[in-house]
Amino acid sequence: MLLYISRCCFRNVRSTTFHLKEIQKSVLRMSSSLMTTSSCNPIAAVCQVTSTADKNVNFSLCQELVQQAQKEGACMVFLPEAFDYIGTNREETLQLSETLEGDTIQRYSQMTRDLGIWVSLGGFHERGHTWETDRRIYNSHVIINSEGSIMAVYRKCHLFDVELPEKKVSLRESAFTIPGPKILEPLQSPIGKLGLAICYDVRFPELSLALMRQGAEILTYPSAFTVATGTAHWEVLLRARAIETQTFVIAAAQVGRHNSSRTSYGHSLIVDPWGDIIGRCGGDKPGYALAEIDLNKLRRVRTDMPVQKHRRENELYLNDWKQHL
Ligand SMILES: O=C(O)CNC(=O)[C@H](CS)NC(=O)CCC(=O)C(=O)O
Repeated sequence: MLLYISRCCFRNVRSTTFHLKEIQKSVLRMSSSLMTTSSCNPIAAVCQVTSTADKNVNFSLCQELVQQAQKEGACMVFLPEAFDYIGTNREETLQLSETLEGDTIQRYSQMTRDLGIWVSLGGFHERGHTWETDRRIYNSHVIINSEGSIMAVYRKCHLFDVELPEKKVSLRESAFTIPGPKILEPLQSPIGKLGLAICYDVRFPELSLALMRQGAEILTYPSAFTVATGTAHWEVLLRARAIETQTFVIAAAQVGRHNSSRTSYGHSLIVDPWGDIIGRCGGDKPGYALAEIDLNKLRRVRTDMPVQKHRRENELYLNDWKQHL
């Protein structure tokens, strides 16, 4: 398989010396179970891939990227929504789905154990408990730690049912997906406290605010944005979520042509709490970008401009806005 690995942008990566990297690698070799939050430089890798309906090919591409990123010092790697596959039609999408106990998650579990890193699997087509009766799936963001254990499963709450005739966009996610019932409390990872969301969720700032209030230091939006909506909104939405919540934002994206009727925008991003882009991929091919998640930066931004303390929503408008709709 022809692999294009582009190490897109490389700004703000901590300048780890060769010596430090070697020490880190030998620690990994000794035992992945020794990996603790403190033994790992907080380097995140945001990936982008072009999933098709071939699950094995998709897995190989993701594996290649994760391995490369880990070699370059990443301790957590982020894969996009539909990292497992993108079906050509509804029936195929449903047919290819698996449970969390299936082959796909098993293979990723093994991978994280072998490499001693954490992964974010941005959108797994998950057969729910009611599959036998309703043949519906969840769009699930699964976090696996360096010991191969599932640490969290967030099921996408906002489904993308959108018709934009002028832009030739027509997708009805609810035709095969059950909306998730709840948001998850942010979880500790080697790079900071992660708030989990998926793709279209980025358009709902109340979700990002809720996650930030529960302690999120990093918001994650693994995505498969359409080219039309991505061109218009992608970067603006992600930077706005980072700026208003003063958190890091990591958004792994699908990129390029998946099949004759579907193409994705790409441009995977890592944004810091000031809104600066510190890691970026292009819009044409698979690859990854690395960035340091420096939580001191987050503290500085929040101290210097205490936006969260300045909120007056209870007093001004919280119980009032619906009557104006
Ligand atoms: O279909 C699958 O297999 C995986 N799921 C997706 O790709 C989802 C639902 S169709 N895509 C989006 O939410 C795009 C959102 C978007 O483009 C926007 O908000 O502008």
